[in-house]
Amino acid sequence: MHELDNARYTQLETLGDLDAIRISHPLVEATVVLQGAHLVHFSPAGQDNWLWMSPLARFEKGVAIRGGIPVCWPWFGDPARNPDPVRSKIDTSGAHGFARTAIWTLERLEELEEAVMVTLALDATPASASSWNGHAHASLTLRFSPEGLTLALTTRNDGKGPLAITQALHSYLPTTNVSDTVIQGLEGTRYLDTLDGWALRQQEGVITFTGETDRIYQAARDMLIQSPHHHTRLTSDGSASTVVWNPGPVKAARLSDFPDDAWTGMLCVETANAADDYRELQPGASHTLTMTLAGAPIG
Ligand SMILES: O=P(O)(O)OC[C@H]1O[C@H](O)[C@H](O)[C@@H](O)[C@@H]1O
Repeated sequence: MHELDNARYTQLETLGDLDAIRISHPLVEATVVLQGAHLVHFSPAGQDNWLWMSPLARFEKGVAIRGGIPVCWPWFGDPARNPDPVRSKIDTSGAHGFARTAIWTLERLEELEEAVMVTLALDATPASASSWNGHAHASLTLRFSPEGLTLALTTRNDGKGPLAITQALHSYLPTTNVSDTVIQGLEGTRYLDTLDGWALRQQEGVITFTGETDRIYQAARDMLIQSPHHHTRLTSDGSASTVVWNPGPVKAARLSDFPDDAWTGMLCVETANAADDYRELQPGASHTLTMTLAGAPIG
């Protein structure tokens, strides 16, 4: 852990059974768990966590953490629902890839006066990931500043043939009431409604939540997520798909590590390369998926 030797604001800590990097900078607080490169806390000094964390989240080896920002990689969602070039490399029925339960290594730490940057990396080979027949290097750079946070996930194809992936930066956001929460920005775009046989639909007006919602929008635009007491601006790069999810009461009751009534207090807006927006990389080529969350004034 030599990257932490000269660190002023950053230290290693343990959350349950897992190692985490904790940043306590005068301007920002953040906690990243090495398992999954999973951000579980971000806040500008004096503010509450910008991310929703389940009160039942477990910090155990091999268990995906419920809340924060899971990194879904090198596939998103149900393998059976992935495009052929992605699915052909997967040898499991498990959703969202193995990166979220793999141990990432700290590659770089930069502490500036106005921001902190952390890079975590994961090497995936058929030998290290038994459920996947690919060879790739993933690195996630997280940048924390008082204005917000940016996550940039770069995939490099280290294999000898083309590599197709799907992925998502699966942000869980808190709200005081999901029924009073609105997402602006995807008006007029098309989405796959996974709850209605993956039917292709058109978004009329802003997005609101009236029950279980699980959609893959075929667009990635600047969005304003308006919850009653907090507005967040989400911008992205390297993406042409956005997942919007709320489990609603029925799915919440069977979801792991999730209180039955917690669906009213959270939503997920996921910057993705999902469904037809899969990315194919030639040997040696890279692709970066970037998401920025920034505070926005209410009014
Ligand atoms: O329970 P998980 O594997 O963490 O998945 C949680 C959710 O992730 C995404 O948002 C999917 O679109 C949902 O269908 C899924 O329920």
